[in-house]
Amino acid sequence: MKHNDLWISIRELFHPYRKNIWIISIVMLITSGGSFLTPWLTKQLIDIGIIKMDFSLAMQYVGLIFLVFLIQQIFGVVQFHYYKEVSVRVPYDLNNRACKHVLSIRTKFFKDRNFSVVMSELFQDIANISSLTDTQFLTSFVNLFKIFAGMAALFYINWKLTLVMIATIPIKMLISSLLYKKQVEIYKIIMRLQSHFSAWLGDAISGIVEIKVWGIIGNRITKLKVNLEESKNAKSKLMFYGYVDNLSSSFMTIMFTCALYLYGAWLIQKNEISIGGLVAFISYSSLVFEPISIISYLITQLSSVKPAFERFLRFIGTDAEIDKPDAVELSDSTPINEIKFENVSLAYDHEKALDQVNFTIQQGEKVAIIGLNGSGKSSIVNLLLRFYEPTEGSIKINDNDIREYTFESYRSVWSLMAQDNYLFNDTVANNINISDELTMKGISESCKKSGAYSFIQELPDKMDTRVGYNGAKLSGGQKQKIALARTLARNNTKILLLDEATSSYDYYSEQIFNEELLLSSRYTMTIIITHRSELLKRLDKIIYLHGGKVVGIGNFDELYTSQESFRDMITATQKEEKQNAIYAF
Ligand SMILES: Nc1ncnc2c1ncn2[C@@H]1O[C@H](COP(=O)(O)OP(=O)(O)OP(=O)(O)O)[C@@H](O)[C@H]1O
Repeated sequence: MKHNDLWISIRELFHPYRKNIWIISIVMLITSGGSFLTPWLTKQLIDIGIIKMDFSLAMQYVGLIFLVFLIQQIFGVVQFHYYKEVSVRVPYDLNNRACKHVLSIRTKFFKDRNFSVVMSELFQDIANISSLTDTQFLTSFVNLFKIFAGMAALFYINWKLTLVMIATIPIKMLISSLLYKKQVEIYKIIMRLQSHFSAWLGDAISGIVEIKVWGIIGNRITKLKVNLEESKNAKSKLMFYGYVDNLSSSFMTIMFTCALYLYGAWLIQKNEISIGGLVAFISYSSLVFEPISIISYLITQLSSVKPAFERFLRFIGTDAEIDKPDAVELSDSTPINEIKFENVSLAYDHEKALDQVNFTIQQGEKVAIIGLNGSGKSSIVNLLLRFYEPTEGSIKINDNDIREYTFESYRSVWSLMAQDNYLFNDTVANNINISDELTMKGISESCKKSGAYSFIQELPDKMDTRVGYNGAKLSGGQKQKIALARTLARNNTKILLLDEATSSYDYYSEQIFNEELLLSSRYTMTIIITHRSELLKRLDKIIYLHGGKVVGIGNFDELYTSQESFRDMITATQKEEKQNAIYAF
């Protein structure tokens, strides 16, 4: 990110709060006027009130100093009120923006990333960017004003002393800008290491069973130690540069103050400045030095904000699911006559998973997609639900490319049961009724259809039993039955798509569900990914895949007679089915 782009992004971030920032700045300008008044009042107090021993004037100046302080505090309350809103709203806006993007981002983004890394990076970046809500940053131009106004006052008091002070400023600025470059580099390293740490933690939690069973705790800890060691070194380097920055500031200040006292004493002897004048000069000089230190601190702060902003904008800029400008709604009343794959290919990371796939599914058909592991079945599901887009070719509904429809209306016609289903850490009923549209009767009916009803009745709180994180408190088969009940409960859909929906079912539960499925005419089309020969025999059509290509389309008998590999696969599956039936008995 170039420096200019960073400023543009910062300006956009604070644009909604420009009114607040103006008010805060004006209030700060007024209060800093008070800061300029106080040293002058102090000078008068010393030169007239104390040295000339005029007690009544001294009282007046003390009263004025207190009044200025009081006015400053009242303005401080106004400033706090407007500052508070910016400070609270900016992280809120960033969180809101990030979370909306998480939900609209293309599904493939999360296939390559560990979710704990995404989460930790977002938290870090939002916290770093939000540190800009620091008033000092928002009102940095007030500090510039303070520097110039302070300089004018100093010149007025004594131009010779002012020149001594000005000489130190470029040295301080040069040191800060050199340190800034180093600090940006180290922040980038720290952010990368933090992401590795989050990935480690995410894998350790998700893979805890594997780590324990394989006895690789030591191995994992060794990998963590390398990361922590690098992180420790980077942080100590950062601390070192911070220390150098502070040290250089302190040196500059003390050297300047000593020079000021020595030169000031000489000027007092020569009657070129009064004692009060020297005290006022030292007070004004701190009014100039303070904003210079603040600006150099802001430069350091930008060194952590810049890489965080870069990464946040990269995340916000990742491919989201955005409807085409002329996308139309796939209305509820539109009948789905056919789905057509026309020369469809799909490549993940340049490797083709589907290659020139062609098939049509007609209204009323119940169709199976089959093939060995890795043949491309789930890739077809990914394309049908628009989680991915074809690299070549097109998928059509009633002769219209599915990309012509809005994502939401297009997906609303599908009831999908994917291979991996997520159960929310909520009750059984809420996991089925995720769109809040169902009655308890509707929930129970879909549970009966999926075969979940009987085991739910035995749960401690029946439908109100909490299932744990991703259904951790349920068995694999029970989880699948609840997920299938959820799929079957979705209202107003037209196409049922089951990807190995009953793979964890026991033999008899599966038989009962399949029988219901074959008799049901609830959906316009049913697409099933399954290897169960009993089911395949009774479906209208089978699309047989091998190595990402369609190698046969037909009913069971047609494929069985024409395709040797299909026969082999069915024979192997039938043996397994017989075994399962014996065990179930
Ligand atoms: N997100 C991905 N990124 C990269 N390659 C992928 C991705 N998903 C699948 N693949 C690859 O695409 C090919 C087809 O995978 P797909 O999941 O569609 O097969 P499948 O027929 O559903 O397999 P299975 O029966 O094992 O579920 C495989 O070679 C797989 O390695």
